[in-house]
Amino acid sequence: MYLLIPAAGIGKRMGSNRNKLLLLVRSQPIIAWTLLAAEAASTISWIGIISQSTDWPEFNAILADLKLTKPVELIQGGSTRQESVYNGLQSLPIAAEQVLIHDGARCLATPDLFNSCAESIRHCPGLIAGVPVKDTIKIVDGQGIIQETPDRRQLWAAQTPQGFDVKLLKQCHAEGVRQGWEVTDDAALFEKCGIEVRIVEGEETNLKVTTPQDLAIAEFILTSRGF
Ligand SMILES: Nc1ccn([C@@H]2O[C@H](COP(=O)(O)OP(=O)(O)OP(=O)(O)O)[C@@H](O)[C@H]2O)c(=O)n1
Ligand SMILES: C[C@](O)(CO)[C@H](O)COP(=O)(O)O
Repeated sequence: MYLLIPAAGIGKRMGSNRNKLLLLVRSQPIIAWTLLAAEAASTISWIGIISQSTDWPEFNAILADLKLTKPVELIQGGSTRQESVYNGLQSLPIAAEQVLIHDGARCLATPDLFNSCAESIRHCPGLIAGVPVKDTIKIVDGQGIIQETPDRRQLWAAQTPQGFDVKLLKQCHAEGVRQGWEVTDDAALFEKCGIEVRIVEGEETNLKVTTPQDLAIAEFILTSRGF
């Protein structure tokens, strides 16, 4: 299975002065933990890291240190996650029929989760990992007034990996460019194009390292796993 890792963000919400994926958790850069999980997932055979070329010296140093057994390519990132994935899709080897996309910032996803997504994408056009929300969610207007309380039984928090048929995902991204759609994940493009996307049970610990608090939580989870 081909794996694209969007890793070209700047980490505004982290408040750091560099790509947050280069920050250390348990003495390893965040991106290194993501790569180690992909390396340990038996179904993953090729990895594309979508990143800003200014970060390539540091990414190359991390790769040299990790000595992964799988082929890894660095691909130029874009100015949004959507643009980065678009670039990644253009750089996939021609043989790629399905692809998993996994945020570099979700460094706690387990090899088992990669494997279950890789297995499931063989039987449907699109899927995402997700977990049922635990909170009561409110829809609030611009004045801070609650408009609605949606039925929690229908609400899932989206995660990655997200898996797709490559041909369909390329078509959905191209349609997104034509229509000017701005989305935060690839499943949203499938949804807008009316193509079914399945939910695969994700992992509660598969958080996206977004804020400084998430760094502390990631540190705690990795420690509890014995790292
Ligand atoms: N232009 C971009 C923006 C984001 N990403 C990647 O998409 C993933 C999810 O994005 P997010 O957590 O929002 O990362 P940042 O964009 O770096 O953070 P922020 O929104 O706080 O600036 C991350 O692995 C990030 O590196 C990307 O590849 N290209
Ligand atoms: C794809 C994603 O990780 C799903 O949770 C997420 O949507 C990407 O980043 P953002 O923080 O929502 O912008």
